Amino acid sequence: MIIVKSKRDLKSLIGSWKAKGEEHGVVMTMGALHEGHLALVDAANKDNDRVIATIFINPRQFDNKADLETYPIDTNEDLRKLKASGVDAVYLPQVGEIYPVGYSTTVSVADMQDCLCGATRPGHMDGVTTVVSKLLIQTNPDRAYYGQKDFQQFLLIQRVARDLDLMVDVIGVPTIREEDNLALSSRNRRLNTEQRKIAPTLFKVESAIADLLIQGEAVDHVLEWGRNYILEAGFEKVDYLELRSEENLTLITDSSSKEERLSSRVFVAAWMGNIRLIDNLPISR
Ligand SMILES: Nc1ncnc2c1ncn2[C@@H]1O[C@H](COP(=O)(O)OP(=O)(O)OP(=O)(O)O)[C@@H](O)[C@H]1O
Ligand SMILES: CC(C)(CO)[C@@H](O)C(=O)[O-]
Ligand code: BAL
Repeated sequence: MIIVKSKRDLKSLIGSWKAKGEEHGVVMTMGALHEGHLALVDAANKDNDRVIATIFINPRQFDNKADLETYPIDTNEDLRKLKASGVDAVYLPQVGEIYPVGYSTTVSVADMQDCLCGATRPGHMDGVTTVVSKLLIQTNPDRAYYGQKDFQQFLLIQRVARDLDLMVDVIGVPTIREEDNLALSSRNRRLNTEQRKIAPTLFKVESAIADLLIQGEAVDHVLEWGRNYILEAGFEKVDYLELRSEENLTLITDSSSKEERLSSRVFVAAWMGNIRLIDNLPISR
């Protein structure tokens, strides 16, 4: 496995793959890798001749200084896992490689931003679409893989690739979960024993909401029940618990058609202490 730290070395590595007619996929991460990331690598391994992973904690997407400062870092272990998963190369840029002095361009999608994490984490989505655009240009892949756990992020990246003609297939990989259905996340490492027990409540509520909607219960009613259940279980704050379309994140309400309700997703973000967890689930599974 080749480790690349500069965009110059990256360009010559990618050039050598292209010269041989080899297709490559990219898996972008912020490190502290778990089985969710490795599912993206597995998907990329299946579709491509070569796979490159990136590890870069992007300061521009953190709307909260403490969150950035406490973001888990475990690079040696990450490299071991990537090698064992059959990744060909890892790009490990320093901040200056991505944002040189004087850097002043933001990539911002005008649609699908004013809701969910776009609304509750000011600047976050622009930080993501900017860094992802840079990493897509630098790694120049045939395919790029993102987790559906971060569903709004996935839709925004698809839109960037389409709007900017980046000529890359943006592929969404289903969420990998623990045995108790907690969605894997690097931030789970920060949960204490008590918080870890409470965390699967998010999935429990999402799947109950899906069942209730399928049985014909009203949207407003089940969302209110779900919000109260999450707070009573021990979460301190719910940023959102909403039903939205999978295509464009349109809000689904009691006035939406039955078909719209059943083809939507339930999205949740909630806090325990200073840890914010997110999840989402399709209503018809
Ligand atoms: N449980 C999961 N299943 C599938 N993909 C995942 C999962 N968790 C993260 N990913 C995907 O891995 C990629 C890198 O994510 P990232 O490095 O931010 O990890 P993370 O676990 O989402 O961390 P965070 O704590 O920041 O949410 C993203 O495309 C993300 O959607
Ligand atoms: C896509 C990403 C690597 C961009 O920093 C990040 O938002 C993430 O890990 O989901
Ligand atoms: N996985 C999304 C990255 C973030 O929360 O900043």
